[in-house]
Amino acid sequence: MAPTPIGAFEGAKMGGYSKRGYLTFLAGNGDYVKGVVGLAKGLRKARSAYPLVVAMLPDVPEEHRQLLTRQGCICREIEPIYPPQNQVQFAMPYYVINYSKLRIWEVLTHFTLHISFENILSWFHRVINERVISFRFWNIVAAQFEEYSKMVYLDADIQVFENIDNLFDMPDSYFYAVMDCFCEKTWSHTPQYEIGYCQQCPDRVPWPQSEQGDPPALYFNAGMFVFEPSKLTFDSLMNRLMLTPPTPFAEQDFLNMFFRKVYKPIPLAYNLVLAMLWRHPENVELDKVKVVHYCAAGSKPWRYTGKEANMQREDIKLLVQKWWDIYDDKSLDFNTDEEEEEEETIRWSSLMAAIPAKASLIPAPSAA
Ligand SMILES: O=c1ccn([C@@H]2O[C@H](COP(=O)(O)OP(=O)(O)O)[C@@H](O)[C@H]2O)c(=O)[nH]1
Ligand SMILES: OC[C@H]1O[C@H](O[C@@H]2[C@@H](O)[C@H](O)[C@@H](O)[C@H](O)[C@@H]2O)[C@H](O)[C@@H](O)[C@H]1O
Repeated sequence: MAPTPIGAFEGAKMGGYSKRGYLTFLAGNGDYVKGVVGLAKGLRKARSAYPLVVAMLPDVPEEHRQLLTRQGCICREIEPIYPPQNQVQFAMPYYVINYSKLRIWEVLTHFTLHISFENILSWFHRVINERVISFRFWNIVAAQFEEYSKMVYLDADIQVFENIDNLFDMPDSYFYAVMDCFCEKTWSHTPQYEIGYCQQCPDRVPWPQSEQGDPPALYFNAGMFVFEPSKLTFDSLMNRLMLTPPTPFAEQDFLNMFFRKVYKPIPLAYNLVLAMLWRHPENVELDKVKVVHYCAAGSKPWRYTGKEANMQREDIKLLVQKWWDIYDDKSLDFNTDEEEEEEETIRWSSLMAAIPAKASLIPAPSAA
């Protein structure tokens, strides 16, 4: 079997996490878990350097959790978040569960064991030179809490076809996401849809400033964004949420309102909302697209029937097949146990080989 490309999940396996990670959200016992498996394998194929964390609601069944763990994902159960009591008609009835996505701002901490190489050497030094066998395990193991300082959130109906690790290197303290499109029927409740205005082509039907005042602020699709987890931000989000009447696009509308002053648009290549293919083809260079968001009705690859509007398009059929090519690719599965053990053995033997043969060559530990 071809070795799994070095990438995020190797880091996870070694127990060493960077302070960065990809993050997705999973709710319920339905088929979105297939989306997460596909995303995990896509990130691996793109040789991403960071782990995939899955923030999941308590209703995700154990078998789905085990499936995702076997695919190298880091599963984190989160508490649901519900909007204030309301009668709003969400654009899609199930959008109410997407408010729980807001939980991801709570600092994601996990307990990791970092085995210090220096401490192992000093332990061997004492054993060989001072004939002292010290099993003070805590001497060679430093337990360390670590939190994720920057994360890239990706909906489970997204696939990453090319490496996007560069997003983590963008300047801190901003909220990065791709602009959405207002032209689909799901926007029929808005003035911009009524007018025919869309931020993707503001000159096609100009915003009637004299009658309607300023055009809507730049608005992002909340299926993919770069953010910095922070308990402070989370508390502020929750306080504001309780004061904000829900709207049709649920947490997406709320996030756009909350982050509007620090929102920075990034190129469409990082989140191709499929409707862009028929609403604004002039803005799409398909061969440059790195991330595809299967959010158009009927486009979820694992449910694709081709019956809904636009689903018989050649580009849609190609993108759905590309998703399946990754999902079905066994070489992209996370290492099996025996391969993992073999790799662990190789790692330890190369570590031991690095230790000088003679005690005298072992550097005396630096004076405390
Ligand atoms: O039953 C569901 C519905 C949604 N989701 C999560 O919520 C995200 C947003 O929902 P969806 O993708 O349906 O929204 P869209 O972008 O298609 O409007 C999904 O990608 C999943 O990550 C989920 O886990 N289970
Ligand atoms: O809960 C609101 C959702 O709003 C967004 O989905 C919409 C939005 O993109 C519209 O612009 C499209 O027309 C529509 O197809 C699509 O479903 C996010 O992708 C999703 O994660 C989630 O936040």
